[in-house]
This record gives sequence, structure tokens and C-alpha cells, in this order.
Amino acid sequence: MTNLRLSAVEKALARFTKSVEVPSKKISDYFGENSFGLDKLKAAVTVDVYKKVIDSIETGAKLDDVTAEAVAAALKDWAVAKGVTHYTHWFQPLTGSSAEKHDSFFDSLKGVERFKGSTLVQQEPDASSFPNGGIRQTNAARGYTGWDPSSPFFIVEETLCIPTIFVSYTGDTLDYKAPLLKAQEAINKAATKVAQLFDPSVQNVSSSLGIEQEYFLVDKAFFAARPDLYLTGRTLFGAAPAKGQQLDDHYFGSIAPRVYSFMRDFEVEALKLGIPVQTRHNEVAPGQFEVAPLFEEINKAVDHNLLMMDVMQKVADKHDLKVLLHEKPFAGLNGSGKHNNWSLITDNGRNLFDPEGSLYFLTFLVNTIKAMHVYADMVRGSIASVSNDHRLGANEAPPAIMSVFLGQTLTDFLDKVEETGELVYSTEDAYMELGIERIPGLKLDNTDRNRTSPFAFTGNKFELRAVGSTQNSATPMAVLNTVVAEQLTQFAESVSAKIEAGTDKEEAIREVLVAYIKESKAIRFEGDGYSQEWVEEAEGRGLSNEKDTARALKFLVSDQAKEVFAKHGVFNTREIEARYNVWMEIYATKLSIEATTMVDIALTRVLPAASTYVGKLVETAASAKSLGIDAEGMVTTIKEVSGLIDKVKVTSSAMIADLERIEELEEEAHAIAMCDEIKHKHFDTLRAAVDSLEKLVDDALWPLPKYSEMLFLK
Ligand SMILES: NC(=O)CC[C@H](N)C(=O)O
Repeated sequence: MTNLRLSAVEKALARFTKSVEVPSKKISDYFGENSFGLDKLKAAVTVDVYKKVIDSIETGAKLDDVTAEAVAAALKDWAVAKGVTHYTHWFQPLTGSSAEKHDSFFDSLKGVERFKGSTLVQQEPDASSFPNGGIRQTNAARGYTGWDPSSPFFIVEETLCIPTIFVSYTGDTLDYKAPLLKAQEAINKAATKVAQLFDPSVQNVSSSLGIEQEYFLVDKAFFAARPDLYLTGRTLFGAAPAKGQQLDDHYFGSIAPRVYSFMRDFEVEALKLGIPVQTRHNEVAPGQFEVAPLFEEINKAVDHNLLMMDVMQKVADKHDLKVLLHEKPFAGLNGSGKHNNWSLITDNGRNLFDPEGSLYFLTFLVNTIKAMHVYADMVRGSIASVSNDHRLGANEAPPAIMSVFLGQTLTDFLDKVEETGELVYSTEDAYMELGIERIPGLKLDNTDRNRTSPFAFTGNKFELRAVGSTQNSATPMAVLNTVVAEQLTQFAESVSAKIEAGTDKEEAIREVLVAYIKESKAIRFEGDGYSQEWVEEAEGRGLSNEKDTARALKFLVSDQAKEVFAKHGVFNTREIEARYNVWMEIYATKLSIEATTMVDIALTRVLPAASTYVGKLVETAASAKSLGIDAEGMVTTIKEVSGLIDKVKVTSSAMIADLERIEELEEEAHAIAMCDEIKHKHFDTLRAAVDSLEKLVDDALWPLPKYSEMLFLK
């Protein structure tokens, strides 16, 4: 019988580095060649048509038929000239991945390629099988996709992709993109109003985002030999290797040739799609890497990240590699996150978090801290997933307790304000009154990095480090923009009230900020987010520490959340409740797949190998004894392995019984039971027994590729 693991090792060792075809040495020669954004549209249509599209992006105005026809014609000409035969509305249903259904441009009746404006703008895909959380009845399953003109079109293989939102027949959103667009509108309104207190010429504020994406690579053959990897994205078993990341020698190390070749290859594809990939490096865990594009307007950045994840996986295949995007593919090693670098930028080019020392900057900084203080639970809920639960709280990933890290300079400054009640800035030699006029730049470059902080100020932006590597960033970004929008709205109201009561504008701003600094102090934390002291202190400060998704998701449907989502038009109550239902169901389903996969691997792969080994030992020990040789060592091993076999069998049976017992529970109770009575009760026990067997059973018999092989053989 062939051992899948051993043949995988052979295959992995026989691989060679594939060469990469780079279109040109100069990236500018091919950057964006497979993308059709506003710049290309501008060149392809009349001024009038272009203006109407811009107007529709800015005001949400409906596009008239003539404009839509003109855009569709220009788009089709561009795409067909590039060898494209099909088009698709590309959308982001609640499954978590992107969705596409290709249609041909070719009209067989007329014998020509055609693309109608109405098809560009709206489609009704037969999309009844996407999760809807109870919004749609099966017999009223119509759903519509609608073009998002603010995100560029792009070509994948021979298909033109049109970024769209996805809504139900009743107009409720059923996707990730639409709420983000709505939250963008909310932050634009609220932040513009506040920015105008300082600069009346500001007309618009948009949020920008740069997403660092971490991932693992393993050889395709190992992946194929591990059902846990291809069914659940993570290793459900695997003993710790002698060498993991103890030496930190992988981090920023020289990139292995096969990996480098893969990186260049997918980067070329990403660059052609207009994704501004910028940075690549080895991450901390062996086999782990990172790619980071330059920041972009938030909606584009989210689409590009989703698209890039898809491109990476497709390109990896050519290199006989598999990309693991799961937050924790390997226990005991660093997991993978998305670090979302978020900022707010005015239409006249000011980054509102750029600390060019002024009250203008402080207003946005303090309001963001305050928003995090009041709405920390909603942010926690927005990053909750079955896979992120494994990552949070260890190995350089933030804990489940939300807090804000500012660095020493700003912390000292805010502490001083709190102590004195005055908004003054302390430099080394003097206190300086912080007026509406500029103050000397805060020296933020002495800000340390804190890898244990979920939300860190990094000089001119905030980094939400808690987002999971598989996650669509749209939800956490929609939530962040919504809560900051709400906070800024309240700030504007408080300042106006003071001004109306006769307080001078600057003084009014200062007074409100001082109050906020005091009120929001509890969310600021500079120390070690993993320490037990922090857990205790956070509890004393009233901060939540919800480690399990089954409970953290509830934060998104609290009265507070429903109210603020509805007020800013991001989710109506039906929409957020539907998402809660979908996400709870996904949580329970994924755990159920993990549980079943564990049992399957344990019973059908691990136990046969362990039993074969015991059989061999028994035979050998018996022969040894018949020759009068003491076989105590073998007998001890036989007992140990047999004991572990029993443990595997008993735990598997108990887990199956519990799975069956809780099966009938209704959705919410079922998700909670999957968390408490399956995951917490059985997973570690079963894993420990199997991992102990891995350390005892004959290496030649062991069926699953080992950590050392998957991490180091590339
Ligand atoms: N060096 C790093 O930034 C590591 C981050 C870590 N991998 C995470 O899960 O977020």
C-alpha cells in the first residue's frame, strides 16, 4: 500500500523553480493593463458621459440609459480588443468569497458581440442559493446585482468582471460591498462637517486603506495528503516540530527561489489588474509570507484584496504550491492576519491623521479613540470568525480585548490633558498652548510598535491588526467607519451647542476634546496585551474579553449596534440580523466540518497506522521473548500506543455522540453548543492523543505529512 505522505515528500523534493514571464522590466509598462478604471473611461467616452458617471459615484444618482449604453459600449470595445469573450457581475455574497457567473458577449441571433447598458447596470442572477439569513423566502428568491461605478472593471482570463453590490428583491443588502459603500457615505458626511470647522473648503472626506496580507505556502502534494487542509484550511492534527519559529530566522530572511518565483508571478498578475502591490517578505513562521499593496480608496482596496487572494491561489497552482489563507493553519506558530491601515483623507489632500501638530489632527485622533471606547464591542464583533478565534491572543496577533495603542508621545500628551484639564502639548522643554494655529509637529517617530495591540496608531494612520487573513475586510471597515461617523456626528453637535451658547469656536472644540480624552481613557493601553495583568485590568476597566465568535457576534446585533447602523443607513435591523444568522450558521457549520474531519482522519488514517505499528511491535516483542530477550521497551511502547488508540477511539465516539445530541438545537443555541460542547470539550483532547501517537508511531507508517515537512520542504 502506498503511503500518501511518503509519496508527497518525494514529489516535493523533486520540484524545481518555474521561470516567470515578466512582460517588461518596467512595471509602469503593464500596471493596470487588465483594469478599466475612471482614467480609461474618461479617455473612451464623451465629457458629458464621464461627468454623469462621476456624478453618480458622488451623489448616488441613477445613470440614464444613454450614459449606461455609452459606458457599456466603451467597455465592451476595450474588453473584446483584449480577447475577452464573456462578462460577469462580480459580487461578494455572504459566503465570504467572491461570486461570478459568466455570460457571453456573443449574440448568436445577430452574430455580433453585444453588451447592453442595462446589463452593465443591473442583473438578476439566479442567485437563490446564497446565504440570506432569513431575509428571503425560498419562493421569493430573486436577487439583484448592481454596478458599483467607483470600483474599476477588470479582466480575469477571458472574462470581464464588473464589481457589483448584491441586494434582495426587497432591496435589503445581501453582500459585503453594499454596507461598506454606505458606511463610506456616512463617514464622508460626518467627517466633512467636522473638517469644515477647520477648513471650510473641504467638500469630501474619504477613507483610505492599505491591507497587509499574511499567508502560508505549502507544497501541493502535502496539501493533497492532508484532508484537514483541503477541507478546513488548517491542520487539525500535527505534533510540534523540533524546529518551529524559535530562531526567528525565517522573518525577513532571504526568500527561497521557488517562493520568490511564485511571488513575482502573482505580483505581475496583480499589477496588471491595477493592484498596487508594493511589499513582499518572509513572515515570522517558517513557510509564512506577506504581501502589502500601497493604500487606496477603501472600497477599491477591499475589492483588490479579495481579488488578490483569488489570483494568489490560481498562480500558486502553476508553481505546485498551495496558498493557505487560514488564520491559524499550524498550531503553535504565528497565525496570519490582515493588518488594515486606515486613514481619512480630505478632497484637498489632507490626511486627517497626519500629526502636523494642530487641533485639526487632535480632533480626529481623539474622536477615533472615543469611538473605539464606546463601540469597541462592535469592532470586536466585526472581526469574529471561527478561524480568527484560533489566532487572537497569541503569536503577535492581538487579543480579543479591544484597545487603542498610541505610543509614548501621544500617551504622555493625553495623560497631561487629563491631569490638567487643559489641552496643552508638552515638549521636552516647554508646554505649548495648542491653538487652532499650528503647533510644533509631534515627534511620533519615537512611537514604538505594539504587535499585541488590536488598533494601533502608527504615525499618520490607524492599523486595525485584528482582522483575520481569510476575512473580507469590508465588514470591519464598514463598522469602523460607521462608529467613527457616529462619534464625529456627536462631536459636531456638542461643539455647535457650545458655540450657540456663546463659547468661542476653538474653546468649544477644546472643551469637548478634553472631556472625550477623560471619558475614553479606559480604551487606551500601551502594555503587553497578552499578560494576565491586562486581562484583569481590562475587566476592571469594563472592557469586554469575548474569545469565542459564537458570543462575540452578538455584539453586532446589540441595541447599540442596531441603532448606530440604522442611524447611518449602513444596515437596517433586518440586514444586520440576517448577517448574524448567516455568520452563526457558518460558524457552526465550519466547526461541524472540522469535527467530522477530525474523527474521519483519526479513525481511518491514524488508527490503522497506529494499529499496524502495535501489531508489528507485538510480533517482534513475542519473537524476542521466545529467544529469551527482555523486550520491556517494546512492551512499554505497545502499552502507550494502545492507550492512545483507546483515547482516540473514546474521544471520537464521545464527540460524535455530542454532535448528534446537539444537532436539533435551533441556530443560535446550536452555534453556542458547537463552541462549548464540541470545540472546547473535545478538540484539544483528540488532538493531543493523535499528536502523541505521531511522536511514537514508526515514521514510515505515519499517514499525514508532518509539520517539519510542510513547513520546511519547499
Ligand atoms: N510580524 C507581524 O506583524 C506578525 C503578525 C501576526 N502574524 C498576526 O497574526 O497578526
